[in-house]
Amino acid sequence: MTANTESLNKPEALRSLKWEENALLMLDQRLLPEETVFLRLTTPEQVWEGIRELKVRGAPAIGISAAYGVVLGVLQFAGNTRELAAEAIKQAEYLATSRPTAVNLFWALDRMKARATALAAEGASTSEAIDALLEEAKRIHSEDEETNRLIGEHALTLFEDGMGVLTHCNAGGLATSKYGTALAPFYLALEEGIRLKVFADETRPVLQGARLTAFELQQAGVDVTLICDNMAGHVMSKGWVQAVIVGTDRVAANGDVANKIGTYGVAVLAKAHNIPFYVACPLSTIDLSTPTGDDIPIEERHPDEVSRGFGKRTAPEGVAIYNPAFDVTPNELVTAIITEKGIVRAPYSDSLKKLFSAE
Ligand SMILES: CSC[C@H]1O[C@H](OP(=O)(O)O)[C@H](O)[C@@H]1O
Repeated sequence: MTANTESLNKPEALRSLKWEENALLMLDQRLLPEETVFLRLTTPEQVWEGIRELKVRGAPAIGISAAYGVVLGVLQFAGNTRELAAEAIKQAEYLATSRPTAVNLFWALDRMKARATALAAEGASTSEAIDALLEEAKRIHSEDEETNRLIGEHALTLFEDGMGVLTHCNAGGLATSKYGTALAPFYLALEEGIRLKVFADETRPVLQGARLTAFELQQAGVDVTLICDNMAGHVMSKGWVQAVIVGTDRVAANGDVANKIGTYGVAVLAKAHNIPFYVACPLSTIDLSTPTGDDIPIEERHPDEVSRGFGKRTAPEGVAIYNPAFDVTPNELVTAIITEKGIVRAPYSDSLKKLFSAE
């Protein structure tokens, strides 16, 4: 379905999403860095398409979008609250089909479904329930910002003034509500006068590193150097990189990490150069119900992303193409996982569980 949306050119700061007048304003990240265009979405179908087509992308931003998508699906609902809860659950299950790997999508939708069910059980009126579901989506959105700041603070303890740090894909403000996960320490370092030199992998085939990470860090005044993915080993061999930090779409219970395709190769190179490999994520990206990386569904995307990126054909018609959007880095290559609750290290099957215990 083509979104029936109007483009709103707004000189907004780089926020991926905004709720305004019963609509979701979604920054169309496919157009960055050349155009800043906000799409005004008013239906769950438009949100579904926005997630599927990477108009919005990044695990937390996908979850936040989907939560608002549930709200858009029930805003005009006229039945009773029990029927409303059933409709909210139906919309959530539809939005859950947009992309398979980022667990934040399912985490956020589960939160919305649970809220809708609880509202029906509490005997709320339909209008009270709709307002409460919107409040829940807004809470998911606002909590993410504070979470990312905490991740940034913990991550910054691992970096020293003058360090070179390499990152892959985009785990910045554009992948979340603000700050990002892997990029959060770079923003806080700037605030605290700590000089970090960032190497951003361009991240083929969709170029989130070139189009988004280099763009948002440059806009913020962070010292960022864009490199092709195949240069990561070279800059490490030159001694220019003292740490790697990346985001993630799902961490399995044993600490295996699914992230943008190419991350596994960066982790192997980091190991070969004795460089620490850090993964930054909120607890909502840690999925204790997924035992290992082998159990994480890996999205395969359209071959045109590889052969006709941005409309220019760069491979022969009809050639076989394999286009997995993610890969899995085994936990043995992960030096530490940085969360809003602190930094955890191996053995991850124990340390990750402790993050969710009461204390
Ligand atoms: C903070 S989550 C960012 C995460 O999401 C990206 O994938 P995509 O752009 O396809 O949504 C990539 O894996 C990033 O590390």
